[in-house]
Amino acid sequence: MTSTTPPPRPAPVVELVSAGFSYEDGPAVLSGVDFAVAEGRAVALLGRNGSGKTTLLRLLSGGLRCGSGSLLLDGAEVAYDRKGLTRLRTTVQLVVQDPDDQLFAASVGQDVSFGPMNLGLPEEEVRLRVREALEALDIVALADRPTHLLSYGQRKRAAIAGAMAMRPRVLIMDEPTAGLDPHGQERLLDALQRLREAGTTVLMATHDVDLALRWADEAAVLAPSGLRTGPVAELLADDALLEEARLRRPWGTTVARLLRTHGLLTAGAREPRTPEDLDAWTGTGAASARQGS
Ligand SMILES: Nc1ncnc2c1ncn2[C@@H]1O[C@H](COP(=O)(O)OP(=O)(O)OP(=O)(O)O)[C@@H](O)[C@H]1O
Repeated sequence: MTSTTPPPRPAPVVELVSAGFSYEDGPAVLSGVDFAVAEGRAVALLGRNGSGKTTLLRLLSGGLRCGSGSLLLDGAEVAYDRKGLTRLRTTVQLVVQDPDDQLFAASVGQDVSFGPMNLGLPEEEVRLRVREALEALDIVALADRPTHLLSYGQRKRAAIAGAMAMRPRVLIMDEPTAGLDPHGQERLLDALQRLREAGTTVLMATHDVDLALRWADEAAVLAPSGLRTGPVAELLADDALLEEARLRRPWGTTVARLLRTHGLLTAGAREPRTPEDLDAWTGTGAASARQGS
């Protein structure tokens, strides 16, 4: 007889335990937050404006220090001293929301190579990483361009390439697709898929519920009643949670619900999460043609 026990959840790489944080003289932005990011997972962080997503990402990457509770890396508490923070920052890379807060070198190529060079890697390895990162984001042609002359979407892709070139174990991104055109978004998702195949853990804050359902394994929703975590399809089908967090129901969840209502999706069958999934499922090109029209 075969066992139906699900595989054990991988161990957390980074974890907040009962974490709280307030900005100076401000009310608590986060309190009593328990949040573990398991190795190799793709996690979407969702929540309304001001719910604390950026703050949470900064706590996980060491840019902000927990006011209460603790941050663990591989199960050990991070000491906010030089050694502890260096270890954290070589494991976890944060791509901030605004690329202008991240880019600083004269050209895209120099910016992307800065991190790997700082790690003391041999020149050949730095060149390889830079080329791979630029190719992954489809910005090879921008390598010699001054960063300040790029468009917002180009700067955003350059900032993401810089973090990827570090080959962190955990890549954290704050709204990485905001401002990217459809091609840029697809290239980013392709690059994230490759990172995932290489075992990288990725956490992304986003307002795009369709993207979250399509891309993530797990979701973390910052709602007024607290942080809820779980499988992405389950959380994004919870109407009460969506309403509380002021999130829209994803397209795929609505379609799956309709198919179920009409007896077309049997229990345990994989739900279509994108128009392309639905096309594959129905054997027509209708859904993606309609979406694209
Ligand atoms: N540097 C700061 N000083 C004081 N308060 C801040 C600071 N940064 C953020 N806040 C406050 O902390 C709260 C959470 O902000 P945060 O940026 O983490 O939210 P968010 O969920 O990322 O929002 P958004 O979806 O708009 O990006 C907000 O009320 C915000 O006004």
